Amino acid sequence: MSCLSMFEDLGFITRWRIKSDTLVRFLLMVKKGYRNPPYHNWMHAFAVTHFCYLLIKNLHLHNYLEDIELLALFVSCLCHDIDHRGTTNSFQVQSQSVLAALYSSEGSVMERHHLAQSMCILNTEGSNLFENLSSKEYQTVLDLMRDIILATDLAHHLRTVKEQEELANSGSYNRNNPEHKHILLCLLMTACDLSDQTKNWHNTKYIAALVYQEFFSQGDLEKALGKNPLEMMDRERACIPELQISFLDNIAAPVYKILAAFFKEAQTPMRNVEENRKHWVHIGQLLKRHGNPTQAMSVEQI
Ligand SMILES: Cc1nc2ccc(C(=O)N[C@]34C[C@H]5C[C@H](C[C@H](C5)C3)C4)cc2n2c(-c3ccccc3Cl)nnc12
Ligand SMILES: [Mg+2]
Ligand SMILES: [Zn+2]
Repeated sequence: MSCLSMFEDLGFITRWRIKSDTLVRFLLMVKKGYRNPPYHNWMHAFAVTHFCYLLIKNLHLHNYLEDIELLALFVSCLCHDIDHRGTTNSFQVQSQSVLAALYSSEGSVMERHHLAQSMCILNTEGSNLFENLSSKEYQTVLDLMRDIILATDLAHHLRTVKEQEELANSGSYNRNNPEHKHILLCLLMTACDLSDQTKNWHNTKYIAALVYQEFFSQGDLEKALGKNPLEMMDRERACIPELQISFLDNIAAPVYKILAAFFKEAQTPMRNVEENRKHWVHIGQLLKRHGNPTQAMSVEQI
């Protein structure tokens, strides 16, 4: 229901002549397309989509992007992690999964699968959200969804964050420049994907517990496969406060700093990430004082 009202409130239903039964079927198919790992489930997809709705409303994105680009961004948020198994791209390759067999030559294995699943839903009679778009619009929105969903691979993000920063600091964003719009869309998608870090500490702490439940389960699987997991996947070695401080410093905080450089209305999310970092520093100190510094903190203890 909340997704329906967001589509309605954003004016997408009239603008793109979306039939309500098609929209309902599409939303139900997307929701059903998510599995139930601790973090990468429908709740994550909804939270990401809702943040996108807030960005569109509060950053007045229609002044920066075309209508069809906003539609593609919003629908990509809904679909961007569909059929996630709670394991990473490198785990697909390590475990020689079917998805790795399909996509490992191109990289971004999981993201290509999320895209493929989304295309299947759109190609299914009765749930094709874009059925009333012109063929040119149809091709454009699918091309945009491809770029946007593939941009959710953090390894891809880390390769493009420099140009996002340069564009933001140049102050010369030009909405008629396709490259500028592509760079902005990728930044916005990552900002939505990481948006749990921009909310209150209670939420941030809870989300970290879910993410590390996924990571540690993967680490257990990797050990069972005789592989050595990354420290952040290893429940024996991981120190969550330390790992989260470096995730915020190296990945999350820069995203919202750049977003705030583009949009003056985006100060709050950036400040909240800084606030959450302080909480992790405090937790880290408590852990040092009351437990041995290398003692892995159980997710329940967070
Ligand atoms: C709270 C929180 N912590 C997170 C800590 C770490 C990582 C993470 O993927 N790190 C990297 C670190 C280097 C360079 C690249 C590729 C790999 C090697 C793995 C990234 C993600 C985290 N993350 C996400 C998230 C966002 C998008 C996709 C998947 C996930 Cl899990 N959403 N929330 C969180
Ligand atoms: Mg993803
Ligand atoms: Zn995601």
